Amino acid sequence: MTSPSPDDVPGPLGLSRPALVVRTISVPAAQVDDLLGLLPPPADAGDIVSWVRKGEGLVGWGTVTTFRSRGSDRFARAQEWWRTITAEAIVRDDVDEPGTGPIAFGSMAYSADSQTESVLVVPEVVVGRRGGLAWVTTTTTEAVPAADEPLEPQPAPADPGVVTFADRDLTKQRWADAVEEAVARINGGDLDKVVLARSVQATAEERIDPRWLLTRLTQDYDTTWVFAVDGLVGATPEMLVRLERGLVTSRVLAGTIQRTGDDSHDLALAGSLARSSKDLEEHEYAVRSVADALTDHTSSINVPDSPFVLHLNNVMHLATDVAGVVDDSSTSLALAASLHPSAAVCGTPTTHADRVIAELEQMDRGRYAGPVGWMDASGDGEWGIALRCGSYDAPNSLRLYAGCGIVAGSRAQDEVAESVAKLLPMRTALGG
Ligand SMILES: C=C(O[C@@H]1C=C(C(=O)O)C=C[C@H]1O)C(=O)O
Repeated sequence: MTSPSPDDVPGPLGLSRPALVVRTISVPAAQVDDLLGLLPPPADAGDIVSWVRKGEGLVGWGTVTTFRSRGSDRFARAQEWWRTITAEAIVRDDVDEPGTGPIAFGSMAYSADSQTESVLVVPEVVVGRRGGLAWVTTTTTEAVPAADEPLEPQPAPADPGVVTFADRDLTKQRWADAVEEAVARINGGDLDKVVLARSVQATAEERIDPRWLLTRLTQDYDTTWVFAVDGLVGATPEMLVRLERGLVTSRVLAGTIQRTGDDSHDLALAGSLARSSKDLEEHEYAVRSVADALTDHTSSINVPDSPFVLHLNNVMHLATDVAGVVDDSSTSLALAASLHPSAAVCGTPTTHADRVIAELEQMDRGRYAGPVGWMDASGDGEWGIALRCGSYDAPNSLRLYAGCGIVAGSRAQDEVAESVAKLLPMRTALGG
């Protein structure tokens, strides 16, 4: 006979695993003015979670339980795990808003073939802020709820010292060759669009406190979602899917131009981006892939005719906000699974583009370009695409990623420059 695994040991309520005991209380919004400032210094980068934009969102710390999965059913297994533990949970929720009560943060691997695990984490403490509302959720596996968590500003993160950067899987030149090869295949009629990414290793003198990165990312890129889940940290401008009480929205980005820092010149560049047939084509593939995937789950869907230009500090993107009313019981994670990978990070047609990516990039994307975000017990949640990010592989080192959509009109050197611009948020946050 084998001894029972920790999961089989009966919990205090006689269930096969200890039930989650979850309590959400309302707190004065003034107490959570600075969400990121409440994060305690983590022993490990994976000990904190963040999903913050313009001072609103969610932060959390401590880990009550984690689920990890790999392969083509990674989304379905994560979904099933969450459904089971939330069905068993004992909940007292005084706020009852999206993001209150039981909550999991997640980060899913880009590829079914990835060696990297997808993960859902349930933190011990989550602090949320939205509009005038603020709340604290504590989760335990004890039969009694945790004591109220005092919310106090925490010591500031330390500087990681000098950071060095080095091309990782492919050198810039080899990556430029891969872009040229992709353009040749597109011109040969093999496929319409493919997104190719490259990676850079960042190594610091001292350990890199993820709060150091989050604080700086939020200052410089306040229109992005600044995230941290299980050691994946970044600032994404792209919302793959938000589900709130039956309304689904998605912000699709594709088509990029670098900013110069000169406002009037940048305005002229924004105009040329909005008229660029190469960028409009690249954008249209991405919007189509999202709209097609959402159509299967919605009774009505609104897709604007033309994109707007989203201004970030480093780049400008063509952007389209798609919205719809969900007419099935899909959770936000299930919707993310059906939208992933969109043509913003993969290409058109999807299966062919995925094969070209595996062949030409010569790296495992890990959780880069996969869905990252959170979900509550009702299935409402927000899942961005993990872009402008890095993944810890040691306390003082991260692997950074950036990718570019390649279409018939793409030029390798322009794409290299675009990837450099997309690496800038993480490089600057690191202090490079
Ligand atoms: C792939 C990335 O970004 C994606 C690709 C874009 C493009 O090619 O224009 C724009 C936004 C994102 O959808 C990245 O930042 O790594």
